[in-house]
Amino acid sequence: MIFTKQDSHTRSNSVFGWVLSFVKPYRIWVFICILASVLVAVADIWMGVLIQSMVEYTSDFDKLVRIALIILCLTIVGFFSKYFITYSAARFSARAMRDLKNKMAAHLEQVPMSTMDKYHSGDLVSRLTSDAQILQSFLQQHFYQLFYLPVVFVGALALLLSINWKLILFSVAILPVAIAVTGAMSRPLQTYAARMQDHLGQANAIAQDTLSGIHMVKAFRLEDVMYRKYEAGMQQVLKNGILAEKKRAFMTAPGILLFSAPILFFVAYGGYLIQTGELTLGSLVIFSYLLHFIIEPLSLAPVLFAQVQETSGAAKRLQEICLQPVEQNDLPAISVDPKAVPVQFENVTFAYDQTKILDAISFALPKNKTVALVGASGSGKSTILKLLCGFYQIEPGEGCIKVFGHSLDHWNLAALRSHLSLVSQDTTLFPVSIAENISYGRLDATRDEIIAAAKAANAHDFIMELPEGYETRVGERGSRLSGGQKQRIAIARAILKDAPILLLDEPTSALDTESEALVQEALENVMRDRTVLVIAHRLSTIKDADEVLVLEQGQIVERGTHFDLLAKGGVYTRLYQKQFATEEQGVLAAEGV
Ligand SMILES: Nc1ncnc2c1ncn2[C@@H]1O[C@H](COP(=O)(O)OP(=O)(O)OP(=O)(O)O)[C@@H](O)[C@H]1O
Repeated sequence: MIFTKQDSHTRSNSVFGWVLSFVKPYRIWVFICILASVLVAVADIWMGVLIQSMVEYTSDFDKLVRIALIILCLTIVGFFSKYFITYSAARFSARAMRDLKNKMAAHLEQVPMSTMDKYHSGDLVSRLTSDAQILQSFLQQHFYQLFYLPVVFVGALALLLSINWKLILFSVAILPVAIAVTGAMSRPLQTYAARMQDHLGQANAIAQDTLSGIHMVKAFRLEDVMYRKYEAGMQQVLKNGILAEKKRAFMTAPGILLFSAPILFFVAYGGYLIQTGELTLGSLVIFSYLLHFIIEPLSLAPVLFAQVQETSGAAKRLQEICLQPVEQNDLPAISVDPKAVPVQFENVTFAYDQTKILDAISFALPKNKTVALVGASGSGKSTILKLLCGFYQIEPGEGCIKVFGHSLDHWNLAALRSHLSLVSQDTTLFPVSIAENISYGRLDATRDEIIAAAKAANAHDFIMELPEGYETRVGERGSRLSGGQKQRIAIARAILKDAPILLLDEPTSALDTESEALVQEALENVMRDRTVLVIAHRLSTIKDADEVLVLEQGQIVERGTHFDLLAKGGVYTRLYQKQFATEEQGVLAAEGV
């Protein structure tokens, strides 16, 4: 089980190449957009030449009519080109972003849990929405400028130089200073924009936690606390947004002044050149028209540069996710020997980051046997289950987990998980119908099989009492069902999956006696004739287990049956006295013993 980079979009490590890989399939629209941008630029410059001719041929009516017709044609070409710039940019940017978001969503489902632990889901959603929006806006609204502005600039400059090089050089002499000043002033913009996005991600994470845990928020009266956290995050978003706008506004006034200076120089020096006879009035008219096409690209260059920076920041946040290695799912399927030992842990040591959680764990789970994990909270029980599911990777030399005799390193993880059924305490239901929720155990299950699984999980009766029966939608995370009902649906899903190995984290949350008995019976049904690794919280499960492993600080400190362990009078006995003795007395009392 090796986590690898295996994505066609990750061949290029540069953020530019990465974005390009999403745009590439729509290159025809990119080409149309670039072509239309160049056409608009050519039409704009050509218009200047025609204006000059008009001034020079005022006495030749025929020529004037011809020029007017060409101007009309150029206006029409300009109109359609502008239409195609907008249309093609919208087309390729929207499609590229759809692909990028789809790719990211699919990629996120494949990254290992260790990667998911590093990010908050709210932050990931923020990247998928807000950062992707920044990228799309750039492609849609500013991409064409990367082609239009240089072409129009070079065309206008060449024409102006050919008319009177002294006048143009004199007029634009101040522009390098203007570019340097506004460029330097725009630099902090990208820092503010990046901070804004970070704070937005954090605020979204808080909003998501608050809404998904709204019951707890209300029960503990945390509304104000959570609101204040969100408000503080949004305050930071606002603060950085205002700082960016302040900078932008501060840039605007000197920018306008600096970029207006060439016009002043042009009027003064151009007037002088006319007086000395070096320049005709017609040339002065075309000069004033074309000068705009020199000033505009230069004045927009720093703004465009800042936008490119901001967009590349957003693209980097998106690319960072897509560059995360994914789980190994392309290994060939392993043929399983049904006689092989289903699960073996051989000297497994594991640490999350640097903290050692499991220390040289070894045990075997034979076919159709039940091994129970018991131990204090934090002793590493859930981690054993997570490792067996391949959620985390064991470092080389830190032991080996074998499933049906094959090391997890050689398993295709999707195939591995098809042999495992996980019923965790934290029952995950999706906001779809009950039938669909159960069918996620086996997607091709028939209606009868779904109902049979629900019956075995003691869920059928309560489902039939719901207004829409199996078609009842369960709300977000099963919010319309009780704890016990949710657990029974999760058990029905596991029964339907019918995987040879069952991983069970017994529910600890207190259910009422009736519901508890129904869940317990359902669990017994799912455990029957299966190989089970169970994090046991009930004495009855522990007593029935073929082997009990007692964990303490990541080590198996005792093992044996419940009665062997009690006879030892060690860690298990102390645990039993602390956790289960009262339960046993309760049972005995109920049985009248
Ligand atoms: N994703 C994670 N990243 C870092 N540390 C973790 C992670 N998950 C668990 N831990 C830590 O690993 C230790 C063992 O956790 P684990 O969930 O395996 O314990 P447990 O025995 O199942 O506890 P409980 O009975 O309370 O569920 C704990 O100290 C916990 O804080």
